Amino acid sequence: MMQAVVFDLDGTLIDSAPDLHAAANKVLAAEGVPPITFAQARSFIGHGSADLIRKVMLASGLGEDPDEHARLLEAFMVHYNGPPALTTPYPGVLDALARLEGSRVTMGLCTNKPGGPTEIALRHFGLERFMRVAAHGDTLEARKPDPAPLHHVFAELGAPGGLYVGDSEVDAETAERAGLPFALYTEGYRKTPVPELYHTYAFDHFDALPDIVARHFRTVTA
Ligand SMILES: O=C(O)COP(=O)(O)O
Ligand SMILES: [Mg+2]
Repeated sequence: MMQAVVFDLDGTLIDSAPDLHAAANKVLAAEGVPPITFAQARSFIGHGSADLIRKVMLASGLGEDPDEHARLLEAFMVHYNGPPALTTPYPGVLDALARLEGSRVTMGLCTNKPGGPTEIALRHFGLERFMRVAAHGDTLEARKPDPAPLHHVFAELGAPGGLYVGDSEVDAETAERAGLPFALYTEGYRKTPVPELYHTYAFDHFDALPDIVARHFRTVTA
């Protein structure tokens, strides 16, 4: 049986909040608007860049006008498009993925982040080579927490299902709606206490993930 594991990106494999925060504040600075705090930016991550800019506008008293939103989103994408300067992979991520690959686990990515910065980040951090399939925020019309993108990635991997790994309320809801087991990385951007989030497994360091995956697939094939 194929062992397929699909990962979320922001808050799960990479800590991208510092770059998202910086890019959002560049947009605001160009408008002559005071910066938002890091905690605000971090709390706005999860539903993709268009939603992040919508929340930045609301928090900064810039309203909800769709044309203004389109203009500021375009400006944001210009700033959030270079090599990630402040982003880092979470501790142990690369080792864990290498160990999973060594145990013949097939891996994919399912993020709400737009395609351009997703590809840049995957390449920059050497994550690309592990991901057989990578769906981003614009791959389908639907985005997480709609389960469609997650089903799409497992289907493209040729797996009937598998384990989804993510960090946030959005990921937990996606997995639950998809009817799939979920490993929650507790050190990402979630705001809800762990016991209140749907999850099958929870872990706070990637060193623990290969054993969780091995145990999971032993259980489902037993
Ligand atoms: O960019 C976002 O808002 C969320 O991205 P993620 O789906 O990889 O967490
Ligand atoms: Mg995430």
